[in-house]
This record gives sequence, structure tokens and C-alpha cells, in this order.
Amino acid sequence: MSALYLGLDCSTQAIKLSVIDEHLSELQEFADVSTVTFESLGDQDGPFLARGADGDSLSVTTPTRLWVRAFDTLLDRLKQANFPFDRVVAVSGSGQQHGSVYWTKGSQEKLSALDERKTFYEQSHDWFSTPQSPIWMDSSTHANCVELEKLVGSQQLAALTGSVAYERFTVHQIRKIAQKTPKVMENTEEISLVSSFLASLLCGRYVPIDWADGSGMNMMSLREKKWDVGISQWAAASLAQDTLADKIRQPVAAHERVGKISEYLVRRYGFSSSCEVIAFSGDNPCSLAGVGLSLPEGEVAVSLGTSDTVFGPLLHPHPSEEGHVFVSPIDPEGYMAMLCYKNGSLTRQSIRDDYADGSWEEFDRILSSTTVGNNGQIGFYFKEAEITPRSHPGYHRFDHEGKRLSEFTSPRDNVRAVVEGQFLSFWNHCEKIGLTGIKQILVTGGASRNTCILEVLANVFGAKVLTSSMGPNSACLGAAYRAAHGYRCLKEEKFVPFEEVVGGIVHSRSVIEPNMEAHEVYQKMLSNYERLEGQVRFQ
Ligand SMILES: Nc1ncnc2c1ncn2[C@@H]1O[C@H](COP(=O)(O)OP(=O)(O)O)[C@@H](O)[C@H]1O
Ligand SMILES: O=C(CO)[C@@H](O)[C@H](O)COP(=O)(O)O
Repeated sequence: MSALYLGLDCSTQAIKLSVIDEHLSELQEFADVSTVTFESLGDQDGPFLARGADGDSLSVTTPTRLWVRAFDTLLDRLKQANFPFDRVVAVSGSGQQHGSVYWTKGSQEKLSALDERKTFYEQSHDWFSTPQSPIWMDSSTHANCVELEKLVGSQQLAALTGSVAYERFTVHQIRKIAQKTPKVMENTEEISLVSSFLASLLCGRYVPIDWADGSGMNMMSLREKKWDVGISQWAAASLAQDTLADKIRQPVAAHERVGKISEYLVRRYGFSSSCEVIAFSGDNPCSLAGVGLSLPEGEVAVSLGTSDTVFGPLLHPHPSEEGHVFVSPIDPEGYMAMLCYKNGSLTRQSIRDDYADGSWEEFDRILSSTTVGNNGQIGFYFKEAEITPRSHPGYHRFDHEGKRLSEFTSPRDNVRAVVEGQFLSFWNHCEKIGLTGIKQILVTGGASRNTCILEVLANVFGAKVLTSSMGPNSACLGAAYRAAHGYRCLKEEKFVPFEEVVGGIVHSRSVIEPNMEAHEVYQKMLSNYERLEGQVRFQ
């Protein structure tokens, strides 16, 4: 019986699983029980996107125990489907980036002594010092961002941590809690990211954050790969301890083993007690591992999930005012560049609901029957405060002369405008973060199922768009590959290049070729787009 590797992904809307065998082929027989959406679990712990739960209208949180319940549900469904837990030799995982979990004092002890007759959920009522976890959609920490940039300098902060200050980055969330509710922070024994939180459940004790996901905190020195002491002291605010050193262990490389599977999981589900847990990472870094991007540059990946992200590997980091640089999840010496858009799938979905009868088929029909370039009309749809470019919530529509409109003459043009506007923004901002000369785009995420949307992407960039036979869930597949990679490094007691472990995997890819006449239309629109973006961005 072949050994198995598992990859988990706890992203914004669901927890998912990929299973691969020792030839790294994906097992399909458990696909039906491999996704648990948070919506399907109901509101027992509160909504999974809770707005203003801490009294601040710009905060967005998820109840931490909803993730615990989703994980129980996933494991229980696998057990019912006779999943061969005993064949799993290594597990790794992925989490939506930036989100944080606050473990209350004494929880590690409880985590290491669980009763296998009960679920995690049944035993976790007193594990967290705050019931809500701030997530990446939160934009309540603007004042902290301004303060840190003043303290360090925005360019210097980018050079040090990979990014200027962003509201969702974890250090600002930590400082907000330390300032607003110091008791919560004082009661906190350990702070995890979503990724390291899930890994801690697996190991039955707290485990470190990895370098790639740690790069999304505005707190880790990109070059030293350690928490910056000055920023950590600033984040601690008025706590008795002057840094967070006793609450967040130092980060580790993504291929490192962080522990063995817990005795609880061995007894409850039948995992082998020798099963290794490899550091979990962020969902975008794991997607990079999953789509098989490698240098040379010229290839980027686009994830059309809840957020839209554009990312690619980088040899030499040049962090700037735009986008983010993270440590690579597959090469401890390498880096990746990324742009993130808050208004991704949920915003397209909202336009679908308003203008296309709530149906993707109707959305596609409108997209296919409207003119490329929308006759020069341009739209910016910020259902949520946007990250790229930084903007307040609001919809902005312009006619072909750049005159502001409250609505297009033909309202169905909103369907084309939302998709074109989003992709023109990708194109406009890629150059600025060093993702240049793009010839092919690998797509993943929920909306990568939609060929009509992908055709617009190919035409805007004038580049081939490739979808892969592995489907839209590259983050959990990437995590499974990382489990195999980390396991191999462990066995060989040295770092083995990621390509040596997964390089042989060839996914069949379908290619969408760009229509170069359509691309010319977008080339002409770009300067107008850039000018109008200047009007709608946060000044
Ligand atoms: N046919 C489709 N066309 C466009 N978007 C789609 C389609 N099917 C699903 N989606 C989008 O995919 C999103 C979920 O993507 P997913 O990558 O699973 O999210 P996440 O990983 O952030 O939880 C949904 O919000 C939905 O809008
Ligand atoms: O904030 C970011 C990246 O910086 C987001 O990309 C989150 O990582 C959420 O990912 P999805 O759930 O949309 O995949």
C-alpha cells in the first residue's frame, strides 16, 4: 500500500483537503468528502464573516471555534468514508494569510491531553482568550499602520519586512488587541496564524509559524527570518512584558518538521503515530507550490479565490510601496512577490446577483455578448475597502471620456466592467512589483472554473492562460506537495530542492490563447484606467 501525504487548507470560506500518494498523484476517491464550507455549518458560533463583532465597524473576524468545528467535520467525514489514516506519512497545510488565533493560558496543556471520545470542538470551549479571530478582510487598524510607518519609515518597513504597513497584517491586529483589550493579551499564552493554529491542533501542542506566512505580519525581518525586536516591542503596547517573544515562538523554514501527529488523532482516527507534521504556510505561498511555478520569470499565477491574488517567484526581492514580498515556501533562499485584492470573487458574485439574476450562466452570457473594452467604459467595484489600490468602499463608473456616471446606460455592462476593471488593475500593478514580461498565467481558485472570465484575463495581458487538471484548489495540493517535500528533507537530513521532489509531476493544462486584437483594445485603455484609478484611490 502506497504511503500518503495530506495537504489541508483553511481558507476564507472553507476547509479543504488534498491527498496524494507516493508518486504524488492525487487520490480522487475521497473528493466528495474533502471540502467543508463554513456556510454549511450554520451560525452556531456566529457568522463566518463577522463584521464589527468587536464594536469596530471596519473589523472582520471569524469565530475561531468555527474553524475547530469545520476541522472535526472534515475528519469525521473522512472516517465515515473509511479513509486510510494509517497510510499517511506526513501532513502539511495552508491557511488564509494574516488571520490570528489567541490561545489562552493553560491551553497547550489541555491540547496535549485530549479525550479521544470527544471532538476538538467539545473540548475547546475555554481555549481561546478572545472568541473572534481577526482575518485578512479586516481594515480596522489604519491608525496603527500610520504609527508604525512613522516610527520605522514606510520604505524602511518595506525593506525590512517585505511590505509597507497593511491593515490586515498581523502585527497591527496584535497591537489593536493589546491596546483595546490588554487583559485578552495578558491572558494569551501563544499567538498563532490560521496556518500554525491548524498545525497546532494536529500536533497537540503549539508549533511555530513558517517564514513564508510569517512574511505577512509586518513583523519578520525578511533577511534574518526572525521577529524584529523593535516592532515586536511596539506591538506589545502596554503589556507588562515588553515584547511578544514569550507569545510567538520564532518562525521556521516551510520545509521543517514541526512535530508528530498527536496521540489524540492517533487514537481517535487511526493515524500512524509516526506521521510527521511539516510546517503549515499561507494559502498563497502554498498555491505557489501547487501550481508548479518556477524561475525563470515570465510566468505568474493568478488565484481567483475569495481574494484575487497575483504572484510569482522572485530571485532578488525589491520590496516597495506596492504589493508584498514573502520568503518563498519552497526555497528558503528564494522569495515571491504578490499583489492582493480584497474585491475578488465575492464582489463578482455581488455583481452577478445584481445584474445577472444570480446565475454564473447568465453572467457568462452577458460577458460573451458585450463588446471587448465595453466601449471605453470603466468601472471600479470596491464592495470592501480595497488593498490594491488602497480605496474606500464604493462603486465608481466612468464613460469613455472619463466622465463619472451613477450607472451605465445599459446596466448589464457592469458585468463586463467588473471583470475588465479587475484584470486591468492586475496588469497595471504587476510591473510595479517586479512581475514583468508575463507570457503565461497559471490560474487557480474558485473562479478559475469560468472560461469566459479567463478569456478576458488572457486578452487583457495578451498572454496565454493555463488551467490545470488539478482543478481550482492549488493551495491544499501545494500543501500536500510540501508535506512530501518536507518529509524527504527530514529523511535525508538536508534540504532537497523542491523541484527534485515534485519536478516530475506534469499536470495536463488547457490553454486559452489571447486574442491580440482584443489585447490592443486593452493596451489603449490602460492609460485611461491608470488616470481614473488616481481619482478613486484613497488619498
Ligand atoms: N463558475 C464560477 N464563475 C465565477 N466564480 C465562481 C464560479 N464558481 C465558483 N466561483 C467563486 O469561487 C469562490 C470561492 O473560491 P475558493 O477559491 O474556493 O475560495 P477560498 O479558497 O477563498 O475559500 C466563490 O466565492 C465563487 O464566487
Ligand atoms: O490577504 C490575503 C493575502 O495577502 C488573502 O489572499 C488571504 O490569504 C485569503 O485568501 P483566500 O481565502 O482568498 O484564498
